[in-house]
Amino acid sequence: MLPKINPTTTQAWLLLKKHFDDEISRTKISDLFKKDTERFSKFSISFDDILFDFSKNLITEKTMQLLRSLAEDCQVKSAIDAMFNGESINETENRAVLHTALRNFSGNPVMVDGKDVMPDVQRVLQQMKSFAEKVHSGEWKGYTGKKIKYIVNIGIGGSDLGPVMVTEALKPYWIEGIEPYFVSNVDGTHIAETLKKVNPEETLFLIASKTFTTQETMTNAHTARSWFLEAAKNESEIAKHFVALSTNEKAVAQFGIDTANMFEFWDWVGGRYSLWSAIGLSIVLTIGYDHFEALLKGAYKTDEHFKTAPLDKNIPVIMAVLGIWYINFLKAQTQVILPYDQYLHRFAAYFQQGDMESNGKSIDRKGDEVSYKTGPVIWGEPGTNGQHAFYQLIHQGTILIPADFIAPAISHNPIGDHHLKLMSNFFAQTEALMNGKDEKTVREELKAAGKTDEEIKKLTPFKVFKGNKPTNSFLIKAITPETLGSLIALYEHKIFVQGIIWNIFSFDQWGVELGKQLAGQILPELENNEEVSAHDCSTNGLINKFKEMRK
Ligand SMILES: O=P(O)(O)OC[C@H]1O[C@@](O)(CO)[C@@H](O)[C@@H]1O
Repeated sequence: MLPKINPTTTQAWLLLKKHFDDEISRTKISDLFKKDTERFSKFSISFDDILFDFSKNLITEKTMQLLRSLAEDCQVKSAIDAMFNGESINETENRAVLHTALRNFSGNPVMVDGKDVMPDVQRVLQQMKSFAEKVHSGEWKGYTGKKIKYIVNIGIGGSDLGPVMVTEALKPYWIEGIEPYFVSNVDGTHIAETLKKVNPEETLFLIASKTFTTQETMTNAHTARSWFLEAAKNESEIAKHFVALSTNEKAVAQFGIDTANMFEFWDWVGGRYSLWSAIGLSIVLTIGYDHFEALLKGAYKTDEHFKTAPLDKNIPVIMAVLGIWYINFLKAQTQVILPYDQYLHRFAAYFQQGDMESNGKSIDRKGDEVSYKTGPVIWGEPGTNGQHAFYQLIHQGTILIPADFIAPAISHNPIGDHHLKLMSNFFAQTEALMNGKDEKTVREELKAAGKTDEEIKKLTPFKVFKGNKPTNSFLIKAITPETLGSLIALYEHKIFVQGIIWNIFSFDQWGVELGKQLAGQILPELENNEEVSAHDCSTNGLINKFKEMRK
C-alpha cells in the first residue's frame, strides 16, 4: 500500500512556502548565475548520452534541499520500491503497476500475486520477435501469397499514442518495405483515409486494445474486417491479416481473431504505459525487434537509475519536484514540452495522456478532495515551429509556463547548416527566457536603430522581456532507440513521483468513464428521426438540430 500523506501537512511544504515568500519571490535566475559560476555543474546531471540541465530554474541549493525533503516527507523512496516490487499500488483497481517488468533485464524475478511474471513477459517478447521475423522475411504471407507491406494498428489512447510516437521518433530505423499506419478515431474519416493508402493483400491489421471493448477500436476493427472480406471473401483468410494485442482472450475470440494470433499483456500494465508490451508490436514490425529491444534497454537503464540514485541526484525525482515547485508554489498550471527534433513531433501528445490521465485527479488516496493543485496541462510542439506559434505568450504573457527543451546533438539528417540553426535556437530560447531583455537595453537598441525619443518612449514597454522564465534542457547525443527509451522512462517516473507527493492514485482513470457512458445512451437516440427531449435544452437542441440538418 502507498503512504497516505497530505503533502501540505509536511514540514517541507511549510518551509517551501516560506522559502518562496521570503527569498525566491524576489529572486532572478540571471542573478543566481552571476553569483555562482558553478551553477551549471551544480544543477546538471549526465546520464549516459543524456545531459539534464536544470540550472535555468528558479531554484537555489536551499530550494532543492527543501524539495528533496518534501520527497522524503512523502516517502517517495518507499513508494518507488513498492512499485518495482509488484505491490498493488493501483489500489482502486487492486492491481500492481509493472510496466517496468516489461523491460526488466536484471535477470531477477518480478512477483505478482506470488507468481514470477518474467517468463510470460519473455514468452510474449519472443512471440513478437519471431512473428516480426516471419513478416519481414515473407514467410508470413497474405491470402494471395504476397508479403505484408502495410501495418495498420487500430487502437486508441495508450493503444495508439505510444506506438505512434515511437515509430515517428525512430523513423530513421524503419525497415525497408514496411509502412505503418495508425487508426484511432471513431470518426470514419480516419479509417477511410487510411484504407485508401493500403491494399487487402499486403495489409496486416493489429487490433490493439487492452480491454478489447473500446468503442472506437472495435468499430474501426469491424470496418477493417468488412473491408478486408470484400476483397478476400473467405473468413478463413482473416487469420493471415488480423492479430490482436490484448489482455482479453475471450473478447478476441468473440471478435473472430484466432487466439493463436493474439499477443497478450496483463492487467498490471496500464494502457498509457503499455508501449513496452504487446502493444508495441507495431513498433517491432516497423523498426525490427533488435531496435525495440534497445528501446526497452534504454528504459531499463532509467529504471535502474530511478531505483538507485539518491533523491538529489535522481533525474525523475528532480523533474517531479521542480514541477511541484512551479505548480504548487508559483501557481503554474501547465507544462510545455518542446522537442527540437521533428521526429519527436508526437512526444508531447504522448505525455498528454501519460501525465494528464495519471495525475488529472482531485481525490486523494484517502478518498478526500485535495486542497491543492495536482496534474498540469501538458502541451507542446517541436521547435522551431513553436517559436512561431506560442512563444510570444511564454516570453511576454501573464502566466508562468515551465518549459522542457529537448534536442539531439547529432541529427539523422545532417543537411547543410540546418542542425546548427536548429540548435542555435534551442540554446538561445532558454537563455532568452531566463535573461529577458531589460528596459535599458531596449532603449539603446531602439536608439541605435534611429528611432526618435518619442518612438523609443512609445515602443520600449512592448519590447521589454521580463525573463526569469524557468526551463529544463535535455541535450541528447542522438535520438536512438536506447536514448528514446531512457527519455520516455524519465518522464514516466517523473509522473509517478508527482502522484506520490500529491497523494493521489496515478494509475486508474475513472474520469474517462462518464463521457463514454452518456455517449452510449445518446447513440440510439441518433439512430432515428424522432425529436429528443430527455436531456437539458442545450443537448436536446443540439441533437434535434443535428437531425434537422441531416434531413
Ligand atoms: O486499450 P484499450 O482497452 O482499448 O483502452 C484504450 C484507452 O482508453 C482509455 O481511455 C481507458 O478507457 C485509456 O486509458 C486507454 O489507453
